[in-house]
Amino acid sequence: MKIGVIGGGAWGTALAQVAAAGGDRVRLWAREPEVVDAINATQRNPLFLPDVALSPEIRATTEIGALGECDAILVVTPAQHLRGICAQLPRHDTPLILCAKGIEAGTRKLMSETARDTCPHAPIAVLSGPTFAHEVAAGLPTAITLACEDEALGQSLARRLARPSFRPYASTDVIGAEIGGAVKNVLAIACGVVEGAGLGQNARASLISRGFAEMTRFGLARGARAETLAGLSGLGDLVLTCSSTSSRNFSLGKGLGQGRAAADLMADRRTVAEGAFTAPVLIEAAREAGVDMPIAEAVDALLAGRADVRAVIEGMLGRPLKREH
Ligand SMILES: NC(=O)C1=CN([C@@H]2O[C@H](COP(=O)(O)OP(=O)(O)OC[C@H]3O[C@@H](n4cnc5c(N)ncnc54)[C@H](O)[C@@H]3O)[C@@H](O)[C@H]2O)C=CC1
Ligand SMILES: O=C(CO)COP(=O)(O)O
Repeated sequence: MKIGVIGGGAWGTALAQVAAAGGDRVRLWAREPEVVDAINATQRNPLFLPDVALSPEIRATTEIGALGECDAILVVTPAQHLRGICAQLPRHDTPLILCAKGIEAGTRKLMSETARDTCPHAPIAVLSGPTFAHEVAAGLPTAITLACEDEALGQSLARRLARPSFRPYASTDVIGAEIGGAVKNVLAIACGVVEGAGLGQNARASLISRGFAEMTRFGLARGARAETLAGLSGLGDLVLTCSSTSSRNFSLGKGLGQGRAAADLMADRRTVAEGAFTAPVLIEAAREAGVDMPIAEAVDALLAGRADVRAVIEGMLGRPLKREH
């Protein structure tokens, strides 16, 4: 049994480690030759996950064709690169487990919709939940949603990836799992702003709650199930990333809240803060669906430099009073 992983960032590397811990031989495609060389020579990924000793069962490659012999592939490149990567896959019928959290700019498509465009014959699953890569790679416990419309395949993939400290819960709600992961990144930026601007713990909890209301409205409009949004891939991941500077999105927001410009914070960063790319396309998609998402709108305005922190906070607090539900 050989499992493929596409993407040698922190999360792809951590998932390769999970797969290898279950006895799978793992073929990891990474874009950076220095990552491939380091993993093969030293069992380390110094660029994206430096503190973890990796399994020797993980063999890295820059040749995507080398994943042709894998019987399932975890696709872990950032959301905006998914289409390009899927187009290069050596086979178009291998089950794909999509792990990026985002919405494609331009098309407004979820990851499963983008993958189906390029690989219409590949069975698709989505893996998403509260999973900081460094904790998973260190073997600390967590639970995660594995969503697949084909219930039998989903359960078999969940069993294949399950480890004593890594518990996939099967679901058939692919759209719900994707929307939770994509929207929480934008909301994590907002919570970072709250932290950076020193607005306090009450404000953060209020924002998580009202953000979850936005996620739910948008998700239901796009066909997600409410219980998925309230589960690991929605509320679970939202609480995680809205509470810690281990989140790249939260950290980006914290910088914005301290008054730094988005362009400066984004310049030269090697790691990805997906919420920055999702925010503009999310608000386009929300407007298209007739869904009100004021927090996501505020994050987008801050990122685009259309408003400063003070104006955004005043705007949020000055909104007309309304019913909670
Ligand atoms: N790091 C984490 O804790 C978690 C990350 N994720 C998601 O996994 C996805 C990947 O994130 P990470 O592994 O954290 O990335 P990372 O921030 O550690 O590394 C950046 C990744 O982007 C890749 N990349 C940059 N430019 C590219 C291009 N032009 N084409 C293809 N790939 C390119 C790099 O090769 C590298 O793999 C994101 O959607 C993220 O939201 C999901 C769960 C946990
Ligand atoms: O998605 C994540 C944890 O579940 C990682 O969050 P960040 O991308 O904000 O670091």
